[in-house]
Amino acid sequence: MIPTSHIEPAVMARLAARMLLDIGAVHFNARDPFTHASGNKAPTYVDCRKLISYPRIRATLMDFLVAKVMGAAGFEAFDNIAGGETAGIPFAALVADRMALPMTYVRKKPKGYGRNARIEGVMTEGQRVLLVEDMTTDGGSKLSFVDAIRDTGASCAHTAVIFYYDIYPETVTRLGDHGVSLHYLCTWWDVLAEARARGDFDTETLDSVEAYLRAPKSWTPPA
Ligand SMILES: O=P(O)(O)OC[C@H]1O[C@H](OP(=O)(O)OP(=O)(O)O)[C@H](O)[C@@H]1O
Ligand SMILES: O=C(O)c1cc(=O)[nH]c(=O)[nH]1
Repeated sequence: MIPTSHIEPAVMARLAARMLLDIGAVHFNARDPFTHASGNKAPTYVDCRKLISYPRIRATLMDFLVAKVMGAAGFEAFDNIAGGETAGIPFAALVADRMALPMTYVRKKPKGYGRNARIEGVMTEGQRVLLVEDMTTDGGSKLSFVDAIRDTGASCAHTAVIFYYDIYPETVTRLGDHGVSLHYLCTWWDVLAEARARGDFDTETLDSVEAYLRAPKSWTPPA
């Protein structure tokens, strides 16, 4: 079914944050930091991959995402929904189903054998592609996926994610300079607000996470 009900973005953001917390997708570890796709070390990790195991939650989030993207980009703006390897693939399938559009996926690198492809499925010249991913931090992976899509002669001017870090001011400009608009459901600020309101985690943990989020480039693990 194509979702047509339009909920306020602020409500979607708070509900999405609640769902991520409910399923234990939000991880903090300052002493043994996580390495992100960018190579940066961080005390935070949001594992949106867990969402696929929760049918009610994933269905609600995908309804939200489709409504949000169509509201911003247009109701007839796309011909093909592409998922980014790997976490983006299941969400792209769910979005493609809702929008009644073909689905493809993009590999991080050419396969190395067989067709040596980066795009799997059928993507044709001139198609307007929506890149679907689980989340974005600094946007680096999105640029690579978008370039692979454009190499086919298709266009890609929009990417949609569930979660956006919103801590590096250059992420949106970096994507914008590449001709890509970012659509997302919630950010760290929604998760932090929800976690404080519910009393998830202790205040000291949330304060130290907030300190990282406010100055990620100067963050170092505690001695
Ligand atoms: O670089 P950004 O655009 O900010 O997004 C961060 C990327 O990190 C994660 O993928 P990861 O490289 O961990 O691979 P996976 O999807 O195979 O787990 C996530 O799925 C994004 O693709
Ligand atoms: O930037 C990343 O690689 C990244 C960060 C994060 O919190 N979660 C994730 O899956 N990837």
